[in-house]
Amino acid sequence: MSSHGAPVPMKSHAKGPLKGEAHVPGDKSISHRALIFGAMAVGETNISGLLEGQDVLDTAKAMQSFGATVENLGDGNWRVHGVGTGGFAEPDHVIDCGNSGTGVRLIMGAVATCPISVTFTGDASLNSRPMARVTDPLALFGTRAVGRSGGRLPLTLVGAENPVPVRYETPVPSAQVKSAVLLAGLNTPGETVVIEKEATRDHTERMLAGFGAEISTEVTEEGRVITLKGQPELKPQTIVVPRDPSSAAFPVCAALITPGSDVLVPNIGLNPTRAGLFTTLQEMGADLTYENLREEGGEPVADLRARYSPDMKGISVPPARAASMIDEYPVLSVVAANATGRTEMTGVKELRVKESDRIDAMARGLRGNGVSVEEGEDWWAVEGMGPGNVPGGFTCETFLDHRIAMSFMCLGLSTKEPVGIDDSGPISTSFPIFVPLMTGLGATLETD
Ligand SMILES: O=C(O)C1=C[C@@H](OP(=O)(O)O)[C@@H](O)[C@H](O)C1
Ligand SMILES: C=C(OP(=O)(O)O)C(=O)O
Repeated sequence: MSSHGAPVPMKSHAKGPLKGEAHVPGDKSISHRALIFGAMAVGETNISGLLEGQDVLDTAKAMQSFGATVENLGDGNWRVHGVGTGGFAEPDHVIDCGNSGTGVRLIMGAVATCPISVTFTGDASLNSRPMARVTDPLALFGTRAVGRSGGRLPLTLVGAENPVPVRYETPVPSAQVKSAVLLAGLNTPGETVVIEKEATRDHTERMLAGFGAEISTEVTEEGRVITLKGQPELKPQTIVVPRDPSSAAFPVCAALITPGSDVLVPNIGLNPTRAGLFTTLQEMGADLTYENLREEGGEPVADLRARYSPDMKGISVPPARAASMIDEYPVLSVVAANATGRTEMTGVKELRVKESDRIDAMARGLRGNGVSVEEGEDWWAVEGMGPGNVPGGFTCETFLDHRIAMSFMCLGLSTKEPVGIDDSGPISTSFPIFVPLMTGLGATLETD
């Protein structure tokens, strides 16, 4: 079932090459944070290039429920009038975060140290994802969580009245957990410290510094030690959201496996905590180049050019790179199926707790389309069949997962027979213009 209506099956076919420019939407991680931090600042934050995907729209609605004013000015421009850290009012209704792990986990952090009670829910996918990874550290501040067994949504958070600062080492590599703890630390006196062994995306640290918080990161033997001074007055900002490298991954990978393709994907943020897929593709021998490499807002940005690459080889992706490409393994496995030799992906058990169990979802669909996949709890491996040799002809289950849906639509551009998906609805959570963008490049994507 689609999260927002009846399922919409879709098929993709190999046709001509993909050609042209792909202007992908704004970064999802940064869009959520722009709205939440804007709502916690005092005054008016202006955002341009906001991703208007369903996940982010659900976060915008939540911010309004807590008393912030959120205005859509059109063309990706939004204005948020914030209420200050600790200024959130108790909503009189349940907060529905839809399909979004980032939305619900960051918002739980933001309300955890406000003296209010809030009940959270989501769609069937979100309600099956683990939340104890956030409610456990929030309990250290004095926040109570009352919910279903196994730490699942729906759950109610009872905010700490007199929060105490915490020092917390994240047990899993997760920017959402790190961010939830830091957000709770904002409305807490004293210093909150988060330690992460493996670097995860650092948008919260960078953006909170931009909003005027005192936050520092020290790289030690323990890992990255992030220290936040509580109770700052966050200053409103003007935020230009960069384009999303996780969305860029789809036209890039589609071009690499579709004969004759040459696609330019302009203005993509290459923050090292996000760019692991592109390094991996280059190691496989992809014809993927960075043009016009520059710095914008303190971050590396480039135009990505991807051309058809029939000579790609399977590789072992180092586990240390996993966090920097965690959302990109599904589409990498599609490229791997078109490469020569085996691609091994290890240190990836977090893939099992995303919108779906992404190893299982991709393995089922790839196998159905004629590709051999092996898997264990923390790893999987795809036997490449060489360019254009995947048979196809199978309809894949997408399990309410946008990245699974888009990955299989890319696969179908390279297979002998069309590839189907049971539901394209979830694509709108992160990439609402995926279908027109891909068809504009020359792809054939058809609903029944
Ligand atoms: O903080 C974020 O914006 C995100 C963190 C990652 O999740 P985890 O923190 O669960 O790894 C990622 O998968 C998600 O798409 C966005
Ligand atoms: C895992 C993802 O998102 P979230 O955790 O926010 O649902 C994703 O976008 O791939």
